[in-house]
Amino acid sequence: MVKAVVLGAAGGIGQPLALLLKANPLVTELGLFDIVNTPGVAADLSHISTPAKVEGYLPPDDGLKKALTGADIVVIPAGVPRKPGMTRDDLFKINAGIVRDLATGIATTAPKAFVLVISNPVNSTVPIVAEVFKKHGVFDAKRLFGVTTLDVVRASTFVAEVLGDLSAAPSVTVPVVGGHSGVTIIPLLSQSSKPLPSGFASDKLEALTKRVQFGGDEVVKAKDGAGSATLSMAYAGAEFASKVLRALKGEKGIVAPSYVHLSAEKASGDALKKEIGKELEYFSAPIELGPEGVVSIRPLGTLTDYEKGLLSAAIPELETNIEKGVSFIGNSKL
Ligand SMILES: NC(=O)c1ccc[n+]([C@@H]2O[C@H](COP(=O)([O-])OP(=O)(O)OC[C@H]3O[C@@H](n4cnc5c(N)ncnc54)[C@H](O)[C@@H]3O)[C@@H](O)[C@H]2O)c1
Ligand SMILES: O=C(O)C[C@H](O)C(=O)O
Repeated sequence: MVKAVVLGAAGGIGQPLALLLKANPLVTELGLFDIVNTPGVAADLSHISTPAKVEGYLPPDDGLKKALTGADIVVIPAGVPRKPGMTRDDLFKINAGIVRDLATGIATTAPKAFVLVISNPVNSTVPIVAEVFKKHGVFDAKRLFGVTTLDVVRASTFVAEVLGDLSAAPSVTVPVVGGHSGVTIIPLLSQSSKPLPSGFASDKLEALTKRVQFGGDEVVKAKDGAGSATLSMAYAGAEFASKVLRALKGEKGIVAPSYVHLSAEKASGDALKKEIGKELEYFSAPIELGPEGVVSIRPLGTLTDYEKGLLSAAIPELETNIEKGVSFIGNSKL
C-alpha cells in the first residue's frame, strides 16, 4: 500500500501530476490538497480505472492533516509561478511562507514521508523544509528531495535535437548538477550518454548549455504571462516520484538526479564537497535511491575546463539561495 499526496494539486502542475500519479500502478491512495478546487479534481480523477483511491481536501476541517495522514510520499508544487521578467528568486516572497506552512503540516502529520519539493525557488525552498523539520526534531536528509528532473529531461531533449534524432531523446542521459535556477543549473554535456557530434564548436556548446540553464525562461516567455512550465514539469515530477516509489518497493540500482542535503549520505556527501571545493550544504547530483531514500550521492566525475567554470559561477548563487532559505526559518515563529 502506498499513499501519495500532492500539495497544490489543483494547479497547473498539480493537476497533470495528480493524473500521472493516479496512472501509476504503485500508488494505492492519492491525497490531493490545495486551497481551491480539489474536490472537483479528485472526483474527476477517481473515475479512472486504476487502483488508487483518490480524495480531495481543502483547508477547512483540518484538510491538510487529513490529506497527509498515512502519506508515504508528498510532492509539493504549491505556490506562484513566474511571469516574464521575473527570476525564480522573485517568487521567494510568496512561496517561502507557503512551503514553510506545508512543511509544518508534514512534520507534524507525516514526518517519515519522502518529500519532493517542486515549488520555486527550489534552491531555497528545500532548505526551508529541512529547517522546519529540524525545528520539529524530525529531519532526515535521506528523505528530502528538490526536484531538478526537468533540467535533466530538457538536456536529453535538447541534445537529441542537436543530434537530429528526437527518437533518441529517451535514451540520452546528461547529468545536470548544481541547483535549479539559471547559472546554478550545470549540464555536464561532456558526460552525455550519446556524445555530441565530434568537433562540436565551442559557441554551439555554450548555446546548448545556456538553453538547458534557461529552458524555463523559454516556456515563461511563450506562455506570455500565463505561468511557467506545467506539463513538462508534471512529466518530470511523475518520473522522479516513480523512481522514488520503485526504490521504496525494493528495486535496486535506481539513480536519479536531485537537489539534496549533502549529509544525506556522509561519505559520498563529503566526497562531493571535496570535488566542488566548497562546504555547500545542498547540491544537486545523481542520487542512488533505496527503500530509505538516499543511498549514496554520485561523484561529478571528470569535468572539462568549461564545466569547471560553470561550477565556479554557480557556487556563490547557490550559497546565497541556501542561506536565504535557512535564515527565513531561523527568523520565523513556527
Ligand atoms: N522544480 C521545477 O523544476 C519547477 C518547474 C515548474 C514550476 N515550478 C514551480 O512550481 C510552482 C507551481 O507552479 P504552477 O505552474 O503549478 O502554479 P499554479 O499557480 O498553476 O498552481 C499552484 C497551486 O498552488 C496552490 N496553492 C497556493 N497556496 C497554497 C497553499 N498554501 N497550500 C496548498 N496549495 C496552495 C494554488 O491554489 C494553485 O492551485 C511554482 O512555484 C513554479 O515556479 C518548479
Ligand atoms: O522557469 C520556471 O520558473 C519554472 C521552472 O523552474 C522551470 O524550470 O521551468
